[in-house]
Amino acid sequence: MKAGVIAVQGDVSEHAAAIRRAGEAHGVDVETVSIRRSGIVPDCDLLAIPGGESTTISRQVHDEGIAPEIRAHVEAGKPVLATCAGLIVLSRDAKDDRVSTLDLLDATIDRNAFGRQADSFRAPVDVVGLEDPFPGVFIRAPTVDEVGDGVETLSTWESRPVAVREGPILATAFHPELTDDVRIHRLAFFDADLATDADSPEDDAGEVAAE
Ligand SMILES: NC(=O)CC[C@H](N)C(=O)O
Repeated sequence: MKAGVIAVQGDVSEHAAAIRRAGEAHGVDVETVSIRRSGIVPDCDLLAIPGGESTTISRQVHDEGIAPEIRAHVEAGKPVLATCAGLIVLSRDAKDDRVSTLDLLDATIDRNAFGRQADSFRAPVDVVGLEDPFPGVFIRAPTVDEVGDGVETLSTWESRPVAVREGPILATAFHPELTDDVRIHRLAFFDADLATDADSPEDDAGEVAAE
């Protein structure tokens, strides 16, 4: 299986490592590839769009001709995990002219919603589909403002959606790739039902891989 990580900017290697570990947990051998130009996404089964700066990422995916390929990937029903800036880039509207969003996720976004007083913080968040809270790492994080009917909210923080799912897209305002916990990558890419899984992520990954 081939997984592409949009590598314009941001925490690319962390996503690649998390995807490989998530694959291992499901007995799937995943090859990861960094994407900086067009022509690679069509060969990918899975796609991650990392955090970083959504202005830069959105500009580059358009300039490099990657944007229509991401659209085709989603329209083909292939999984995408988008984190933080990735969430902003996929949204319908980031309410900021500097971000040319792809309008693949029926949601509007508040960029930097948590404001300067709390640019970054960690907090455990409950996520639909996970038994135990997920260690949320929020870095100048956005929140989801309005969502369309087809969007499921998987997690909220202070009453605001911070993880959503629509079709093949799972998008988070926080950064699962910056933790050792690969449950979000497993949910996004391997359609795992981890809701009844009470083990710690590490133990859990080891056990499943050993089966
Ligand atoms: N950690 C992040 O990805 C921050 C995203 C940033 N707030 C933006 O608008 O692009």
